[in-house]
Amino acid sequence: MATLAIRGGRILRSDMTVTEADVLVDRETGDIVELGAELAGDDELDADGDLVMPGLVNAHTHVAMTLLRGHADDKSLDAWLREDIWPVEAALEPEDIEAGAALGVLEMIRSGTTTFADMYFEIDRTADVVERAGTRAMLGHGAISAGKDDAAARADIEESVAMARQLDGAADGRISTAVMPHSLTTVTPELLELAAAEAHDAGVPVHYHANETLDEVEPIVEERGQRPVEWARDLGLCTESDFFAHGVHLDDREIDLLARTGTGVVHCPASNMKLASGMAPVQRLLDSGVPVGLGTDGAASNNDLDLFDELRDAAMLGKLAAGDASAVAAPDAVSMATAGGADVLGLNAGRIEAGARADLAVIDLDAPHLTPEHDLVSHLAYAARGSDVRHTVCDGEVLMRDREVLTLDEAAVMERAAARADGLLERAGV
Ligand SMILES: CSC[C@H]1O[C@@H](n2cnc3c(O)ncnc32)[C@H](O)[C@@H]1O
Ligand SMILES: [Zn+2]
Repeated sequence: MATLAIRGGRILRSDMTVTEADVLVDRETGDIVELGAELAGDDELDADGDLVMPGLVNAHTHVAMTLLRGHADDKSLDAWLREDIWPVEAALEPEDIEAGAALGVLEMIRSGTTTFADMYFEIDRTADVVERAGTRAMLGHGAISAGKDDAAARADIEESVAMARQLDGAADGRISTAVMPHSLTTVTPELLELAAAEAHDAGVPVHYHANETLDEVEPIVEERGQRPVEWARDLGLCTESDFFAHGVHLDDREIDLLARTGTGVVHCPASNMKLASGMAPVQRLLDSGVPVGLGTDGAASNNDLDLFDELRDAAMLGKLAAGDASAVAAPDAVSMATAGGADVLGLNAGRIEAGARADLAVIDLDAPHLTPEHDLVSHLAYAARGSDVRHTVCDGEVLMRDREVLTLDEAAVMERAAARADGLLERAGV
């Protein structure tokens, strides 16, 4: 067994207590082997004075949208997508996806995110990046019916299914997949039903956008006489493995349905604030036992992929939404960003315990904004930033050591992404 020992730090346990312990990792299986004192490994990471936490899980993003960061701001969802985003995405080339994904993955490794769930185009290119960079990802081809004839819309869903079957288990098992119809309003009911049936037949989840804006909820209620989540359930989209992004506008019956079916919700607070979509009822979801993870959404509606921002936003916005300062307390926010996201994606990760995936972020606490150390969970929720991450480990491998990313050439990734972003906007004529 080839081992890695993370030595000299304190660890964040899944019950949100912090204790002194080393972490021993099996680099071959990618699992945590043991927690304890004075553990030695073939390779070692110094965590003296640091906090070792589970790697963060970004449970909903469109990673290659880093190329559109700052391209279109200050609009609501529908206008933003139709006027600014979709016209540019129509000019995307596979090389753009690869360059944008590399930039996004670089940003996530630097800020301690070890797993992301991604809905986008040309996902074989994103898979190549994940393979090289060493992270974990759940990937899916995003299929949209809007603007397509019946045959093209069906072919799009079939591509989502085919890619999910093809890539599941890639990168030594670090890549899992889902079938990803874009949303309840942009994909036809027949194709949503087909997506669910085919996904479950392939043994993978369905992931989609739902209940993000009132403009999306109201037409469903008017046309179907049902709430969107009830309708999604009838289409087969609410099994225990399935999950959707946003869930901003949910009523009590929908929350109850999510809890009963085990359908996951990915809360994207920064995107919801920026697009003025609304405030998700996060505390009510947690109280009801709905599995909840956190996501950045794409970098064009955020505008970064630093999940520490989401952690803080989730806690702050959760209090505002509930009208209660005790809502979405620090431990709940940290859990959503780690074990919560891993549970939504069906991964044995997000927890520092023997047998779990060795996906870890080591936080350098030697900083003015993290002093004094009354409560490290409070620091993670309210004070820490992605730039406080010192080492990032995924599947037992060190991806970043002392803030140097080992698996990607940072300067080359940034240079290529900037060039592809310029070329993309030029081709799109904006
Ligand atoms: C079909 S691939 C994914 C598709 O989703 C678009 N997108 C980005 N952010 C959001 C959001 O908040 N709600 C809905 N759709 C979004 C992205 O631009 C791609 O076209
Ligand atoms: Zn999204």
